[in-house]
Amino acid sequence: MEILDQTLAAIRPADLQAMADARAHQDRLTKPRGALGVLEEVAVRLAGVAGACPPPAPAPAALAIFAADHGVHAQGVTPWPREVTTQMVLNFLAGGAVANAFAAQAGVSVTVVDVGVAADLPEAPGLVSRKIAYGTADLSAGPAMTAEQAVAALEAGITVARDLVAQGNACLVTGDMGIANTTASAALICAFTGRDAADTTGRGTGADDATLRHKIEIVRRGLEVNDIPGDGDPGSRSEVVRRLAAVGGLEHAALAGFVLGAAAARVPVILDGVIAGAAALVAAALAPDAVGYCLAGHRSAEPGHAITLDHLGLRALVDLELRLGEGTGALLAYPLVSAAVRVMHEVATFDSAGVTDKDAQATLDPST
Ligand SMILES: Cc1cc2ncn([C@H]3O[C@H](COP(=O)(O)O)[C@@H](O)[C@H]3O)c2cc1C
Ligand SMILES: O=C(O)c1cccnc1
Repeated sequence: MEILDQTLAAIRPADLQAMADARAHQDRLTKPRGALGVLEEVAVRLAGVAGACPPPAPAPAALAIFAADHGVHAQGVTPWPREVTTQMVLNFLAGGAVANAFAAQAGVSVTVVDVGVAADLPEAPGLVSRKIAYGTADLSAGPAMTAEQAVAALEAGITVARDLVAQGNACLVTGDMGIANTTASAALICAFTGRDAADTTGRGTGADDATLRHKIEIVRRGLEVNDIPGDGDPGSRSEVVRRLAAVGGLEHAALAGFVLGAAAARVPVILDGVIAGAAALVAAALAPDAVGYCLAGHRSAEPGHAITLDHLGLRALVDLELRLGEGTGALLAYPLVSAAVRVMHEVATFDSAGVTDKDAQATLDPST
C-alpha cells in the first residue's frame, strides 16, 4: 500500500500557467489562430503535464503491454480460447504482433508485463514478470480478485511506469492482452460510470448476437453478485479498490497503476482502447488530477469506450474503427502527439519570421 499511497500523494494538477503560456505561444505562431485544431489542445495539455512551455518532446516513448487471464472466460463470453493470451505474449516477445509492427513504425519500445497470465512464461528480453496470480476468479460468481491482489497489481503498474521513466522515457503508451478482458472492461465501466451493461458491453473479438446477449447478462450478474450499486460513484478509496477487485482484471489494475505512475512522474500517457479506458476510470476515481496526464489515443469500436471517454472528458485523436487492443490505437496516435509538440519548438512566430499578423496590425492601425 505504501507505493500506492506515495504515488497518489505525488500527483499534482496539470500546470495551468504552463498551459496558458502554451496557448499564448500557439497564437504567436505563423498560422491562423486555431488552425491546428485538436493538435493545439494536445500541445497545451503536454505543457500542463510537464509544467513547461514549450513542453519537452515526448520521446523516447515506451509501450507497456499488461497481460493477464480472466476467470470469467469460463462463462463463454468470447469466441477465443484462453490459451491465446499466453500465445500472444510469446508473439509480442518474438516481434510478430500488430503492436510490434505499429511500435516499430512509430519508434516506440515494447515491454510486456505479466501480471496474471495463467501459465508459466520463460524468461525473455522484453518480458517483465510481476505475476500476482494465474488469472482472476470468475467475476460473475464473486470478486475476481482480493483487495490485496488489486493493490499489488496497481503497485506493479506504478513500478513499471516509474522504471520506464527512470530509463529515460518521456512518454508512456498503454497496451493490454487478456482474452475475455472486454467483459471485465464493460463491468468496470458500469461500476465507475453508472451506465447499464447493455450500453457498455460490446462484441470484443467478435461475439455473435447470442454471445453478446449472454455477455451482457454476465456483466449484469457480476455487478449484482458483487453488490455494486448503479451510482457509478465509488466515493471512498476503499470502495474504488473493492469495485476494481470485484469485476476488474489484473491487467486493468496494473494499467490503472501505470496511469497513476505516469501522472506522479509528470509524464504523458497515451491511452489505447476500451481496456485502458476502463483502467483510466479507476485511476481517475483514485486521483482525479491523473486525467490531466492522459491523452486518448483513439476511439475503439467497443460501445463502452465512447462512454468512458465522455466520462473522463477526453477526446480521441484517431478514430479508425479499431477493435484490437495491445496498444495499437495509442501507437497510431503517438506521431500526432510528437508533431503537436514539435510545432511548439520549431515553428516561427509572426515576429521572428517577419510575417504580418492580421490581428497585431489591427491593433496597431485601428482604421484597417
Ligand atoms: C489473436 C488475438 C490477438 C489479440 N490482440 C489483442 N486482442 C484483444 O482481444 C482480447 C479481448 O477480447 P475478448 O474480450 O473478446 O476476448 C484482449 O486480449 C485484447 O487485447 C486479441 C485477441 C486475439 C484473439
Ligand atoms: O477496444 C479495444 O481495445 C478492444 C476491442 C476488442 C478486443 N480487444 C480490445
